[in-house]
Amino acid sequence: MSKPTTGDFTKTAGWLDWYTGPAKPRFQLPAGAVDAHCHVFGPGAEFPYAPERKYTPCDASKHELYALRDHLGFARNVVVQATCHGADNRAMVDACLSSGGKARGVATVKRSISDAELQQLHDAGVRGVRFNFVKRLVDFTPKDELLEIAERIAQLGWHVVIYFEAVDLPELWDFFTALPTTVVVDHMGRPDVSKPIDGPEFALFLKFMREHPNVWSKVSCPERLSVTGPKALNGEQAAYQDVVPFARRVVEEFPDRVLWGTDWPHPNLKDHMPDDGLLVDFIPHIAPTPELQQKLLVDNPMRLYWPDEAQGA
Ligand SMILES: O=C(O)/C=C(\CC(=O)C(=O)O)C(=O)O
Repeated sequence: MSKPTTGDFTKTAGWLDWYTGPAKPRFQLPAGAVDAHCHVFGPGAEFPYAPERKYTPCDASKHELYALRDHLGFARNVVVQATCHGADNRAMVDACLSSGGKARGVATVKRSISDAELQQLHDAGVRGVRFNFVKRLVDFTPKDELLEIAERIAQLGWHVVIYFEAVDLPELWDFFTALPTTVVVDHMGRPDVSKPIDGPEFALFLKFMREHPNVWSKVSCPERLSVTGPKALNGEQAAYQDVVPFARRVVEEFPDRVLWGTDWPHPNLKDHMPDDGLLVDFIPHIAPTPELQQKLLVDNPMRLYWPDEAQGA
């Protein structure tokens, strides 16, 4: 049954709703695992979608997110502001505030935000801002404006999350390497996994991480990057094999700077909606040892989002 969009909204044509009744993962997540990339959408009647949005999703509430967290075996979430809410962070903030300390947030802000408003976001659990360069999702924001925001949030100890497509990395390189904070790349900079892993495009991404120890990467979203599948559906235990070498390379070379997230509720997928339980079963393919899994799922996200509670803090 189709999921609703409440309020005065109509879902984008062809919108795929998130998966109902995901499998229980076979892979047992380590204790304290963090889903470090997920979103909430609305509900539209309570938290309206932004006028400047490029898509209108089905609602995906904090209650549904936290039910999924518990079902999959995660302990915590990092809720990333999605572009359908623009710079109106209320839905994400509400999710953080009602999580009992189990969620942190990544916000979208404009240069007009006041210091008091930034502090309020911090108090709610926000620890980063997201700069989005994916052209189908956002209008262009001048780089001097973003740099000004980065310099302000650096003082709060926050980081910058960047979302871009692999072909755009050369053009964005100088801006990214000028950022004064920890920089977290969404979904490995969206490599084209039909190209060779040792080709120039992915080599540039690895060089970006190698030469800049402040750069981290989420090794998430195989369902978005995969060309040949197989899809995480119908019990598939070896999903998205074409993405595995890319993600595994990043995990093995930079074990202390990687994060993983479900990306629930998977905005803008066109082909299929994955079973989130089977997505969790993808993790041991890219982080094959208990040590790598512990860093990817617990130690790294705790260091970035809950430093006071991290092991050795
Ligand atoms: O969920 C993601 O990471 C990816 C998105 C959506 C998004 O980022 C947003 O709307 O802010 C995408 O590629 O459409």
